[in-house]
Amino acid sequence: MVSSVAVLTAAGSGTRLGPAGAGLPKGLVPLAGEPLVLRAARGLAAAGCLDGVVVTVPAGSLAEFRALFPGDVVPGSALPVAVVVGGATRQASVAAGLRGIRPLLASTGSTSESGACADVVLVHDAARCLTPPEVIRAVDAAVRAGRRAVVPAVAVTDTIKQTGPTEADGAAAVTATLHRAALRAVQTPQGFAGLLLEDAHAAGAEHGGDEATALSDDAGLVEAMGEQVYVVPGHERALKITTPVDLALAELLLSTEEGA
Ligand SMILES: Nc1ccn([C@@H]2O[C@H](COP(=O)(O)OP(=O)(O)OP(=O)(O)O)[C@@H](O)[C@H]2O)c(=O)n1
Ligand SMILES: C[C@](O)(CO)[C@H](O)COP(=O)(O)O
Repeated sequence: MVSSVAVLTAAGSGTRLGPAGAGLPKGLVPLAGEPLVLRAARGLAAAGCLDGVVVTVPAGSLAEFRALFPGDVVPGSALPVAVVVGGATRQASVAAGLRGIRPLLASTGSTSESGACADVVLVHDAARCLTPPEVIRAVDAAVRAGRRAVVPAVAVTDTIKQTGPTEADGAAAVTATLHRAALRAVQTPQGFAGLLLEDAHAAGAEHGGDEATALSDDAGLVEAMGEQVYVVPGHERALKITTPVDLALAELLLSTEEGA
């Protein structure tokens, strides 16, 4: 049987949350009382298409993150979880998560038909903890159906301009206005054939994978190999909680829904 495993990235520090992050690693920051990483893991479990989740966390907070997953499952489900230490960049954290998949599947008796760590790997941000389960299922299904690299995305509503360097007075020259109809804002989970993602990360590591060279998403690594990436519809609820405004918006979304 085809196996699907998620790498849930939660090893970031949440610098851009500032004081709203209460000095916690972002994955542990509560949203309506529940840490972002736990909310994101519950969303993955609710999708019902996964065989396991590998969560990447900061080295200094391993015990706090592990305590959120008693019995090594997503609470309220039987979905197996492994918590591993991530890296200095998101790319390095995903690579660490990939290394955690084989031991997790071995411990549950699941296998991969393709010889990869898992046949399908979904890479998901804990920071996108409100992603609807149907988006997760749609990405997984598209990879199972034969698209080897699939990202959810939404149309952009701002006009996007390319600029040159910021000058001494704080202004930057516009160098181009991009054609908006063709632009998409990319979300997670991003889904891949496991063999392809393992190859893409191996190639990415050869180019450094450090602060200077790491790419901000996994599809970028796959594109760099010349592979075609496909887009499926994302969702506005899959917003990335990055700044205090994002956190406030997510709180508002949840309280509005609870009141409805
Ligand atoms: N070294 C890193 C950096 C980021 N991430 C994860 O990648 C996702 C997207 O990153 P981002 O939203 O930028 O989170 P942070 O790095 O925590 O944010 P900041 O840049 O504000 O510190 C998050 O779920 C984050 O935990 C990770 O696993 N390892
Ligand atoms: C993967 C991602 O969420 C897709 O939009 C995004 O690239 C992460 O970027 P960040 O700078 O690490 O938050």
